[in-house]
Amino acid sequence: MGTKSSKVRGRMERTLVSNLDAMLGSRGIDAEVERRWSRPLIRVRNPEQVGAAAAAAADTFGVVSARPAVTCEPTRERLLDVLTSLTAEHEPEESFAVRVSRAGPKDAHDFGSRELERVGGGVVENRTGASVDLDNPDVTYHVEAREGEAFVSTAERAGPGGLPLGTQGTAVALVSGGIDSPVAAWEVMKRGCVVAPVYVDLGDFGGPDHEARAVSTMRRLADFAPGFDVRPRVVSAGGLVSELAEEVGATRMLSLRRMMLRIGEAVAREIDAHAVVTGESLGQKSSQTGPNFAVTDAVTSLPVYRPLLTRDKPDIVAQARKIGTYDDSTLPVGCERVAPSRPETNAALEDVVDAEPEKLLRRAEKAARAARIVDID
Ligand SMILES: Nc1ncnc2c1ncn2[C@@H]1O[C@H](COP(=O)(O)OP(=O)(O)OP(=O)(O)O)[C@@H](O)[C@H]1O
Repeated sequence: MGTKSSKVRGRMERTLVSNLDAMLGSRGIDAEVERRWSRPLIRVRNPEQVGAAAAAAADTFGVVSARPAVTCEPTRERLLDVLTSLTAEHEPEESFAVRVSRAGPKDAHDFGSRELERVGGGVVENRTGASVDLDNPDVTYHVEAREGEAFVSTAERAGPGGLPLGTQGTAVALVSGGIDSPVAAWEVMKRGCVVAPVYVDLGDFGGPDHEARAVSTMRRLADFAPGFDVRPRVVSAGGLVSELAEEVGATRMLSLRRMMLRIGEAVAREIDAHAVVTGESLGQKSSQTGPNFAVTDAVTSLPVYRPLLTRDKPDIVAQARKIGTYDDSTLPVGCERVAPSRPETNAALEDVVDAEPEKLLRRAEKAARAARIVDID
C-alpha cells in the first residue's frame, strides 16, 4: 500500500482496519483495532488472546507481518522491566539481538536507541546467559518507542501481503474443488478482489461428492473473507456435459471450458463482477496450451484471470497446504472422465465452434441464471 497516493492509501487502510475487525470477531477475539502511525494496532483485552490475534492478522489480506507485543510507557526503566519479563522463555543457547527504533520529537524519550540496545542487551544477557549475535540472532527483541507508548516484541508472523479485500471489486471464480482452482481464487483475493465462487455441476461426470468437495474448499476460502458475501453458486450443467461427451470429439474439453467461461461471465454480469478466474496454468493439461487459451477466451469479453498461469504444480500444492484447502481438494470423489482419448492441443476457433452442440452457450447462460446459492455458515 506504501506505493499509493495518500488518499488511496487512507482508503485502503480504513478497509484493512474494518477487515481486521471482522477477522478478529469471526475468531471470537475481544479486541479493538486502531489506525495509528499509518498502520493498524490491535489492542487485545485478554492477554491470553494476543497470539491468536496475531495469527488472525496474519491471515488478513494486506497484512505483511504482525507482531504480538507488550506495550508500556516509553521510558528507559519501564522498557528494561518489559525486556526482563520477556526473557522468561529465552533458552540460554539461543543467540539474540536487541533492536530499538524511536519516533516522535527528539526529547520524547529519556534514552537513545543505541544506548537502550546496549543496556537492554546487557539485561537480557545477564538474565539468560545467551550470547549476542547481531547478524543472525535466534531471538530478536524489537523495541519500538513512540511518543507516549512503546511496543516490545520477540515474535513476528508473516502475513499474506497483497491488498485489503474489497479494494479491487469482485470477480467470479470457477472453483472445481481440485487443488488448483481454490488456490487461484485465494490469489485473486489476496490482491483485494472479492470472489463469487461458482461450481459447475457436471451431472454424471461429477456427482454429489464432487460438489461437496468443491463447497468445502470454498468454505475454507470464506474463512479468509469474514464480512464479505462469498457464498458459492452451483450451476447445473449435467445435461450439457453429457451432450458434449456424446457429440464432440477432439475439441470436447475446449467446448467444456468455453461453456464454463460463459457460465462465469453470465454470473459476473448478474452480480456486477468484472472478471472470471480459473486455476489453469500454461501447459498443465491439453486444454491449457497457449493456442487453446486463445480459443477458450474468445467466448467471453470479460478478462480471464489465471493467477497460476506460470506456476509449477509442486509450488501450487505447497500453497494449497498452507492456506488449508489441500485436504478437501484431495478427497477421493470418483468422478467420470470427460476428456477424449486424443484431445486437441492446437485448436482453431472455427473447428471448435462447428463441433459444438446447438446453442451450447445460450443454454449455459440460462443454467447460470438458475444457479443455486449455497449457505456456508
Ligand atoms: N466443475 C467445475 N466447476 C467450476 N469450475 C471448474 C470445474 N471444472 C473445472 N473448472 C475450472 O476450470 C479450470 C481447469 O479445469 P481442470 O479440469 O484443469 O480442473 P481440475 O483439475 O478439475 O481442478 P483444479 O484446476 O482446481 O485443480 C479449473 O481450474 C477451474 O477454474
